Amino acid sequence: MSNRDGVVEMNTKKLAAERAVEAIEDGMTVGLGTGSTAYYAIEKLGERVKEGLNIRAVATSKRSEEQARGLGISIVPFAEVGQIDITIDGADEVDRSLQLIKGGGGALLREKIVAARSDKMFVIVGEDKLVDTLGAFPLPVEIIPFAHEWTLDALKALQLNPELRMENGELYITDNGNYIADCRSISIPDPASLHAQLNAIPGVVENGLFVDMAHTVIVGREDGSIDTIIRSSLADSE
Ligand SMILES: O=C[C@H](O)[C@H](O)[C@H](O)COP(=O)(O)O
Repeated sequence: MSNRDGVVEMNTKKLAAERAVEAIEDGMTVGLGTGSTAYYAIEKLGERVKEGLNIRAVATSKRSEEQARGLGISIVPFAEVGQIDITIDGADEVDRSLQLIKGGGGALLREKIVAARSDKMFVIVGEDKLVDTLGAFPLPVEIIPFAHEWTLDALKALQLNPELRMENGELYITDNGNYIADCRSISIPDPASLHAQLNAIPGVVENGLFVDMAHTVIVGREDGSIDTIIRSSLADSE
């Protein structure tokens, strides 16, 4: 890919996505993530299916499901899936312990449900997503519309600076019919603690912190290299 000056720019998302798809084997059940990085993974998976790879998949959003169906990837009902072998998904931030912020595209709830049912969650990112401490990216919190003002009050009481997400001048509505409160300008040194505090608030459906869920993070780098990082507690036991 070249920019306006003709300088070649590395597509770090695509690099990471295509490497992750190499791990998918015949007969697997695959979780399909959501977002611009997961898009490349689904495209590559579609190519492999056309070449004869036999898999079935579940999707974390309507967008990803439509893309997958269009490529001939078999999407199966959740009731028919016991366990997912590998879910491949993007992230908005990844810290040094491989804790994540997700949900910039609004799909955090379905993504977390699918990741929780997966033997392995492969996270695919460009190197710009790596941070020392989570929180520069606004943390999405999915809240139900009923009395959402009170839920926002509870988030404000935690000093989280919540703002309801808007899209084209309208309140953003998730695939599940909920709102997103984006919590801006915060620092999250202890993701597990904040995760527990958030999910204890009545009205919060789920939040975008994925704590101890990533099995492997695949990082595409500007120099064209790819790093594969396995969460240390899992690497020790494998
Ligand atoms: O809701 C969206 C998802 O959590 C995405 O995986 C995340 O926002 C990263 O998206 P992208 O790959 O477009 O940067």
